[in-house]
Amino acid sequence: MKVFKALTIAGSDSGGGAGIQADLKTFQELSVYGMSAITAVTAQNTLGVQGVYPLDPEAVAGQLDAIGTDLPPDAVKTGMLFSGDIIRIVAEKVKQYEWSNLVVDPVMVAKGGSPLLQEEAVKSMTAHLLPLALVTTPNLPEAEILTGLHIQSLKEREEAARILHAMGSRYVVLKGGHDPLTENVVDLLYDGHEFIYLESTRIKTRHTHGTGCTYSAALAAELAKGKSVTTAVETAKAFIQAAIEDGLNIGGGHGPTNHFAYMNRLRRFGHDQNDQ
Ligand SMILES: Nc1ncnc2c1ncn2[C@@H]1O[C@H](COP(=O)(O)OP(=O)(O)OP(=O)(O)O)[C@@H](O)[C@H]1O
Ligand SMILES: Cc1ncc(CO)c(N)n1
Repeated sequence: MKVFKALTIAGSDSGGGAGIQADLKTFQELSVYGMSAITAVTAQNTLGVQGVYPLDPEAVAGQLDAIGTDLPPDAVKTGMLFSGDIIRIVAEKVKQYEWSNLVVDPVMVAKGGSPLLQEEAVKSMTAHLLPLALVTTPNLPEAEILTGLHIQSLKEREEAARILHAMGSRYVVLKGGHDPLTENVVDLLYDGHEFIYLESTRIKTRHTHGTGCTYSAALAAELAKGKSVTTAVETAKAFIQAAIEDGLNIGGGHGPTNHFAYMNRLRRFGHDQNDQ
């Protein structure tokens, strides 16, 4: 049996709901062997981020070399990268090892507002990493910072997606979780030719810690299995919808999404997603 491998390059969330921990749980649920390169350690729980401890860029490079020389991943995702220096090292290693199935989740701030990316690193993200991305998955505030646009209408979302595509990302998923105005959550997928809208019911819950990480990890896992971007985006959307619906009421603040929910439902309906 072929073993599909996915790598997450991201920060550690001690509370286990976002970052590396969310990514590895998601890979595992989707039957993909998970590997990690940690960029920063955060002291974090459902109440917020209490500390951020970035790793030396050399430590990030060392982890990527260890993986690149022995365990070539079938897909790679990036999450919290924290600094321009780390972004440059990651971009260099992605090129060196020719990791073409790259999902860039341009993480900037945690839900409570704590910065997870230094302001001056945004330029490195657009200059060095987006041109290497197969897919980038910004939320609305991240898309505004990356493009400089103020995004309100659907037309402006399409314009932002066009700009991100022109920056080099072959596909763009503009996530709509942060849009306070719409009853449904609308994500926009753009491949450089057409716009596909993925709409789902907005779940009213405060247990949304780690939604973005879990979503991009599910996308990377499906790409690792050889799925097309469109199919991988659809599965990732179903995965996150189930994970938010069954969100976990643990801790005193924003609880994490439920990484078991999607596969539990499929098992209940008597088929394994990996048979499809
Ligand atoms: N309340 C909700 N109900 C249904 N789907 C949601 C909800 N909130 C987010 N999503 C979905 O979850 C995915 C992640 O979107 P979101 O905009 O929350 O990402 P994010 O802001 O990057 O997450 P994070 O804050 O964890 O970094 C998207 O597919 C989005 O449509
Ligand atoms: C480590 C980490 N990465 C990403 C996010 C964004 O949800 C977070 N809160 N923590």
